[in-house]
Amino acid sequence: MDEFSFINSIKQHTYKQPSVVKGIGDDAAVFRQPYRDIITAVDTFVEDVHFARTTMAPFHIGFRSVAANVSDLAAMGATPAFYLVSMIIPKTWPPDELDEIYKGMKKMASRHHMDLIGGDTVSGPVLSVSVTVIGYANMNRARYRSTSNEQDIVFATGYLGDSRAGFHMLTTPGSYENELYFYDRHRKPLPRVDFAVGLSNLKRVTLNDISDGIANEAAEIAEASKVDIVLYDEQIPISAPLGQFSPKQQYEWKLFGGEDFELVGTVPEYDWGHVKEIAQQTNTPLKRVGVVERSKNPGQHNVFIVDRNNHKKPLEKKGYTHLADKDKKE
Ligand SMILES: Nc1ncnc2c1ncn2[C@@H]1O[C@H](COP(=O)(O)OP(=O)(O)OP(=O)(O)O)[C@@H](O)[C@H]1O
Ligand SMILES: Cc1ncc(C[n+]2csc(CCOP(=O)(O)O)c2C)c(N)n1
Ligand SMILES: [Mg+2]
Ligand SMILES: [Mg+2]
Ligand SMILES: [Mg+2]
Repeated sequence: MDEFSFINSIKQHTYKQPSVVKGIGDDAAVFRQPYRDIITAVDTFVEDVHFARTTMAPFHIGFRSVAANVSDLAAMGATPAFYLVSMIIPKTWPPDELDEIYKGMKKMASRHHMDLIGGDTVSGPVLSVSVTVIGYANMNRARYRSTSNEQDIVFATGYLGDSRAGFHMLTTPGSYENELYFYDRHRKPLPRVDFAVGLSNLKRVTLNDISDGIANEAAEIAEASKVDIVLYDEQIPISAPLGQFSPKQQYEWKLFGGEDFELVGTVPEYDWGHVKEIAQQTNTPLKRVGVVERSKNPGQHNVFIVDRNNHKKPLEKKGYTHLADKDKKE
């Protein structure tokens, strides 16, 4: 299939979002917008970095690449509306597998009534999928990492470490329980859009999505808000079947595993009841996992973990790094 018939094959013939003026078919897309804030983000997925032929089928590559981006919209409290897809495709990729990637993207996108309004297609050495998402929030209701205050409650949605466990099962031969549950958590994450958008009546709530482990995402909040964050080891939510792994694996995966696309956030104590209500209404598992504190050293904003013996220690910033850290010894 040539580039043009490929584009034709992925083009939507109707659009769900009424604001579309021009979708696929010109030099760029156009949508019209009164009185709302527009939120946009892009994340890229590369073969053998974010997925491998052994960990994901083409359908999953599509599903997950859109899901991870929708998760960034959720972390902003935004309602998803559009996506654009830039693909680098090896000449060896069979067309029916490309089709499957788009089916996966469409499956995730249609959960949130999103329209595909553009993209780009080129050939290259490895498969790379770059998705740009666009969403809306009511004016001044986008959620930032920088709005935490001391005494806020720290919370997390869902169960952490499952995606890392799924990756382990897909790449390390062995006998495991609940394999399908963990595969799905790795390959078909479901971002917490309903919960995040449900919080839109709150004046102040801080959100960040967990693409790279709660330790790193909490550190981003601490830094942006100029506060310390204290997490309680025993409160970090894990699923029952994660219990089949060693305590060391559970600890590493729930804190540093990443790719769960859950949310971590903070909210003033007086709004905690409301947050719990929205979690219930949106079927979102929700756990209080810590507290925000004033930074001990001005200029240093850290995350601490309190263990079951009430021992508090700094939590390392450890996750997946794409570029080598020049300051770190190998
Ligand atoms: N190459 C780049 N050029 C311009 N801005 C960038 C680039 N890379 C990241 N950013 C910006 O840096 C900020 C943080 O991006 P980052 O990718 O770390 O967030 P994230 O998407 O939440 O994390 P993850 O990529 O792990 O899901 C965002 O504002 C993003 O737009
Ligand atoms: C084949 C394969 N190898 C390794 C991993 C693990 N992995 C890749 S990127 C990432 C963090 C988030 O990245 P980003 O910052 O780009 O969102 C993690 C934990 C995987 N999923 N598949
Ligand atoms: Mg990113
Ligand atoms: Mg994010
Ligand atoms: Mg992201």
